[in-house]
Amino acid sequence: MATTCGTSGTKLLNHHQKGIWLRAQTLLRNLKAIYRCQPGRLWVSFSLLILLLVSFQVVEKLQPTRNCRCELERALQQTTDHSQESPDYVLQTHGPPSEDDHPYRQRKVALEPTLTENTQDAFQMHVYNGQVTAQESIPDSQEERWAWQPAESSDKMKAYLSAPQLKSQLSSPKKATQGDTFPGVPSSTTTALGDADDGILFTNSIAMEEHKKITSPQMMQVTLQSSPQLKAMSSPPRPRGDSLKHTVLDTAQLPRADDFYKTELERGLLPSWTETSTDKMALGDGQQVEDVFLQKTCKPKTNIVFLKVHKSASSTVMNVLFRFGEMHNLTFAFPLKGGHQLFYPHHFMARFVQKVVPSTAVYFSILRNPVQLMESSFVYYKGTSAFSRARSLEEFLSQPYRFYDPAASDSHYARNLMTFDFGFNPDAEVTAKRVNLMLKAIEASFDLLLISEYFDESMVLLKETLCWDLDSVVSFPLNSRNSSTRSPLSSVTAEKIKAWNRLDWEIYTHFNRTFWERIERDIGRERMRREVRALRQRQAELARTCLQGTGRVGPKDIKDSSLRPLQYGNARILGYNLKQGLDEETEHMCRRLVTPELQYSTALYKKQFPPKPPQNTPQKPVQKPPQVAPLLQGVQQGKALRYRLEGTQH
Ligand SMILES: Nc1ncnc2c1ncn2[C@@H]1O[C@H](COP(=O)(O)OS(=O)(=O)O)[C@@H](OP(=O)(O)O)[C@H]1O
Repeated sequence: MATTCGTSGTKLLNHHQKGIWLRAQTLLRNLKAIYRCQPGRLWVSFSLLILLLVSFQVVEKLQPTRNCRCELERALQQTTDHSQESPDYVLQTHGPPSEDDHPYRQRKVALEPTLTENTQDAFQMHVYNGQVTAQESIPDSQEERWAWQPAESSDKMKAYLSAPQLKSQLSSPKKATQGDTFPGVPSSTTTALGDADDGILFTNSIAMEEHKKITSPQMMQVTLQSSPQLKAMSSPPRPRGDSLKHTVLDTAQLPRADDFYKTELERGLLPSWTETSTDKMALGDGQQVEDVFLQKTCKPKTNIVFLKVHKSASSTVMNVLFRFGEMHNLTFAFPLKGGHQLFYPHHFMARFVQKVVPSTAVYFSILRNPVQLMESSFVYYKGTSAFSRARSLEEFLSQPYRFYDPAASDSHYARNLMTFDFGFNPDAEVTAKRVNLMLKAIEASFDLLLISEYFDESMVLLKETLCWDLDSVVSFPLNSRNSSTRSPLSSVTAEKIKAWNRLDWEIYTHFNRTFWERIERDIGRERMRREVRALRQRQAELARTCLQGTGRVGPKDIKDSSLRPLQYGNARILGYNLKQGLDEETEHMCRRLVTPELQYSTALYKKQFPPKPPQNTPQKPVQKPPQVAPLLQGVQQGKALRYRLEGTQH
């Protein structure tokens, strides 16, 4: 009743309410008087406008933050200097030109498809104020491999960002200029995101590697795999011999594996796997080794998107994916006509991938310490415009802008290569906000970030995430340089590399930390130690079974030319010789393990897309496709992808 409008309502009001009512009427009369004159009307309109704006602000503040993928995607698009085009362009255009001139843009901000209103958690950031630096020694011994420990977090501070905030904070990127200093950037951030779900019908893996004719040997490729059935992978035989040796890098204040494994803190297993027993197994030399038997309670994931980050052991990861896909008869998404790149180094279009990959796909990538990454890329990309005139990495770093032109089309090889591969502007001004948002975006997009320095731990984590078995992630290191093309770096040079690649450094230190946190959380130290040991044993066994001599050999010593890796820049890339006299099945298995990436992807492409028969051959009558069971739907989608790729690119 009290809400009644009009004068009659006043009869029912008490004395206090009457006073208010009278005051309101007076105010209204005054407003009317003001409104009658021109300046008064202007004043009222202006006041109403202000009121409206303030209301919007208040309403926006009261809204729960939402992870709108489109907003985030747009926000991230603005972190590059190449973002003028609408992402839809790629999907809608009918006839994009060739790979070389089409401005495809990379942006994979797929974001978990399952994220809904609750995904404001994705923007909940724990900002660590602790300082993180690295040491640059490169230990080779087995013990030193474990000489890392997870960095201690300190002074956590929570920050919540809404999508519009993300957007505004990522806009207007500035180019770094000579003599730029880097303002205090929090050393890292962490965010908890949900794990990918399973129940995937087919595999998609996306990999990028550029393969530029003169300036760059790299390629970018997208593979989509389709899996009607999953076969158990046979365990390799167990021959004798020394275990494979990997070069593992060390960093003083970065996570140290030995300390990580020291305590018996084991917080639990991944729900997808149950450890049922451990067994002692005698090797021929009497050595007792522990083998871990795991009973699978999950379904292997076969929808996978892998973002290739250059010079980060990505070729080895690709080999793992290729073998798994081939063995399980999955479908790969390749560039049309068997190329190796999808418009790299133009930015990759997230939506392009998302069109052909189920939303349940697991997205993962791999990172490397930027110090070693740059030492590697300086040799490998020596022909690029920034590096070609510098006599040494030290000379380049002493005056980078003498050699480095941010506008050059191949400049990304020389600075923040990881940042670039993730789709961000490598020359952006380094601010705490930008770094945080970049990390958030990567976390929102990727289910898993591996660390190449801890390749074995990474493989264990990968097989856990994908619910694969240990044999599926055994590999030999590919694309390694020989020692004569490696240069030891002084600590001064290492510091310069970190400063020059500050965005990469932030990405690396952050995900290095979350990598170990995840291991501790999902696997536990003891179990990780056992799994890594088992993995190395398998690698050693395979090396003894498959390889001639002690392992890697220089390019000139590779007898089978089809196993010779691409030689590029000043790098001498090592390869392998297979043992003679292997039986057919073993030879096939071993050959796949050491086949370089380019040769392997070409072979898979040919297998997947056999050449069309000559036109005058009578065509078989087209049969109506049978009704497909759910597991076969992936194959159907795989074919759809092929048509789509063809339709999109020509
Ligand atoms: N298993 C494993 N563990 C650790 N490190 C490894 C492994 N496999 C390859 N590598 C090293 O990764 C470097 C090559 O990286 P990519 O394959 O990504 O290079 S490329 O971008 O495809 O050219 C290359 O580094 P450099 O030798 O320093 O150049 C490889 O030695």
